[in-house]
Amino acid sequence: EEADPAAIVGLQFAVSGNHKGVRASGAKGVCLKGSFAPAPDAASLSKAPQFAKTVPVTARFSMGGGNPKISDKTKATTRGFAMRMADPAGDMTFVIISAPVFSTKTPAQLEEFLKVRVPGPDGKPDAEKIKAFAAQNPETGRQAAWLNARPVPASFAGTDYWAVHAYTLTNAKGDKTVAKLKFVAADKAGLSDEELKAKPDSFYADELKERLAKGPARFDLVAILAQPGDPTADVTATWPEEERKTRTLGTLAITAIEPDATCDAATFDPVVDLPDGIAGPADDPMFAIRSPAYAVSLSRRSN
Ligand code: HEM
Repeated sequence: EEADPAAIVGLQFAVSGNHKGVRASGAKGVCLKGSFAPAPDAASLSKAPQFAKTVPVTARFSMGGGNPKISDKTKATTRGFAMRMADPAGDMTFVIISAPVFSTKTPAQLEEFLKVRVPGPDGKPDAEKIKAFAAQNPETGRQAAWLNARPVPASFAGTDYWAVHAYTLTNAKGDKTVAKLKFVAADKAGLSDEELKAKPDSFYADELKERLAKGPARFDLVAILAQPGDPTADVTATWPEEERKTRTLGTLAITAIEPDATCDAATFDPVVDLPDGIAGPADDPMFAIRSPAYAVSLSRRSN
C-alpha cells in the first residue's frame, strides 16, 4: 500500500498541534555555518567533490517533532542535524539524527505510527491505541528505547548523529562501497538527572553561542562499512557498529550561528541533493519519500 507524503506531513503537523510557520519536524532549531575538510584518503572511497577539497557548509541543529516550544530536556526525542556541504558540481546534503535508527521501517507504518498519536478532543492521544500499535510493531519502539537508555545530550554539539540509511560510495575507478555514515562529536557530553533538573527548557541555543565564541564544534564523518547480510533497506535495524571496519572521511567544523532565514528559505533535501560519488539506498522506501515530504512541509510553512 502506497503512503502519501502529504498525508504523512499532515499527520506530523497534527500530532504536534498544528503550529504555523514551522517545520513538520525539527520545528525548534538553530541555523549555523561552518566548513567540511575531507580526510586524505576519502577520495579513494568517493569521487564526490566534497571529498577532494574543503567546502563551506550551511547547517541546522534541531529538536525532533513539529512543536517549536518543545523542551530541550526531552529525552525520548532525537536531536537533529541538517547540513548542506556546498559545491558548484552538486551539494552534498545530510539530514541526520542523534540515534542509529529511525522509528519506522516503511512510509505506511509511519502513517499508522502518527495516526495513533494524533490528540483527541481532550488534547491527548489515546494511550490504548498507542500501546496496541507498539505491540503489533515492536521495531517502532527501538528508537525511543535507545534514547531512553542514554543521558540527554548537554549540547547539540555533545552527541553523535547518524544518517541511518545505507549509502553507496563510488570512487573515480567505479569501485563501490556500502556504508552507514556517522558524525562523531569531538566533545561528547550528557547531563545527569541532577544536572538536567537544574536546566531551563531552552538552553541549547545559548550553550551553542557560548561554545562557538570559544572555537568551532567539530564532528568526524565516519563511514561504517557494510558486511554481507547487513540490512540496507531497514532504518529500524542497527548494524553491530563496533564489529565493523570504519574509515574517517573528514571533519566538519561548525563555526558560527546564522540568521534563521538562511536555513528557512529552502529545505535540506537529503535525497535529491547529493553529488556524483554518493547515493542513497534505492530499495529503502523511507529514503525516497523524504524528498516530497520535505517539499510539502516547506510549502505549508512558507504559506
Ligand atoms: C528516515 C530517517 C529520517 C531522518 C534521520 C530525519 C530527520 C529529520 C531532521 C533532522 C529534520 C530537520 C531538518 C531541518 O532542520 O531543516 C527533518 C525534517 C523533516 N522530516 Fe525527517 N527524517 C527522516 C525521515 C523522514 C520521513 C520518512 C518523513 C516523511 C515521510 C520525514 C518528514 C520530515 C519533514 C516533513 C520535515 C520538515 C522539512 C522542512 O520543513 O524543511 N522525515 N527530518
